Amino acid sequence: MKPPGGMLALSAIQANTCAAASQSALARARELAKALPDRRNSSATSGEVEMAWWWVDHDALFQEAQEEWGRRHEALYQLEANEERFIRVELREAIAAVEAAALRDATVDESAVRRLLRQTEAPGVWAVPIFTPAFCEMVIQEVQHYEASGIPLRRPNGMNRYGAILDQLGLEDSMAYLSRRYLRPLGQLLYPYLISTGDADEHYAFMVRYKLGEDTQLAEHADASVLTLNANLGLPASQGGFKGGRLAFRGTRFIDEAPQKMAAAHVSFDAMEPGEGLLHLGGHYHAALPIESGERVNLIVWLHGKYEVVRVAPYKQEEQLSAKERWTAFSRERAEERLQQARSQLG
Ligand SMILES: O=C(O)CCC(=O)C(=O)O
Ligand SMILES: [Fe+2]
Repeated sequence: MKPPGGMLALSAIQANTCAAASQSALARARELAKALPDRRNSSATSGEVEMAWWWVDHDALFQEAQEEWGRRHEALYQLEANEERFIRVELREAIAAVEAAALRDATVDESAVRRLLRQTEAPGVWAVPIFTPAFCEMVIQEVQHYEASGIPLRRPNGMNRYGAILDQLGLEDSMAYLSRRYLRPLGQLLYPYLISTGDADEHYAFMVRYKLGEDTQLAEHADASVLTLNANLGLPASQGGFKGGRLAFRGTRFIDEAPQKMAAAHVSFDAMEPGEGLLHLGGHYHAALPIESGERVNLIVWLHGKYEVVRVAPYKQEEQLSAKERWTAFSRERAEERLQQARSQLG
């Protein structure tokens, strides 16, 4: 931020302001970090409103500070250009093939994609191999690198206190690509009665961390999303990683009659590979049970419509998307964006 106006008629107060402004953005961000309350004292519910304006007011400064500090893994910020390193080959190939078929053929066979989706112990919750081990490791390191800068890091959501909002780190474009090319059509395939055109176009991506002495569990809730990806980034117990931290799923809001009274079905994260993720409806009630040892780190993406609208009314059969529609949407949007870019370059 630069002081407005010329430098000729500086009053003493302006001179002080100038001295503060001449400090580097990183130094100013670190100074501001002192105003933050201790995370251990912050609330485990409704935390999204904590100092909300403070974060908005200083957003530009924190970005400038991050530019000074630098990134650790530049490739993470360009997921599209690096997806061979980051997205599991089986998923990439299956999706590229179904997209090509959808552009070419009248009817589309989705069975190769369906074969990658594993029904879990919880009805309606599916496991999918999504990220490579390198991606998992690099995301964890990237957040650690940001934390080491001393730049204030906003809590990931209203309930989790430890972790990071990935957009704050600058991963917005990467997460948008992941969401639009992969997660949105997968959600439309699994839950066509709730996810159609426009219902899952935007994302909110964050990382959560559990360990003894920090957050160890998460109370039951439904997400502010129509579709949620919850991917395991940590090593499973069999490889010396964390133990515990199962997810307990019950019913789904507005779909089941008494969703929170339904019996819980458990999904064990500590048996999942790093990079394997769960897909579930945002309205599916879930809780994270206590971690027993180690550190559990998850990457979570919430998808919703424009203005954060979350679809809750089921679509009738005849309103639901066809396979051809869901697998061509991304390339149609791409073509449209390119056209607009070309037009704006022409003036
Ligand atoms: O810890 C988990 O795996 C679940 C986290 C979660 O449900 C959330 O952040 O919304
Ligand atoms: Fe959640």
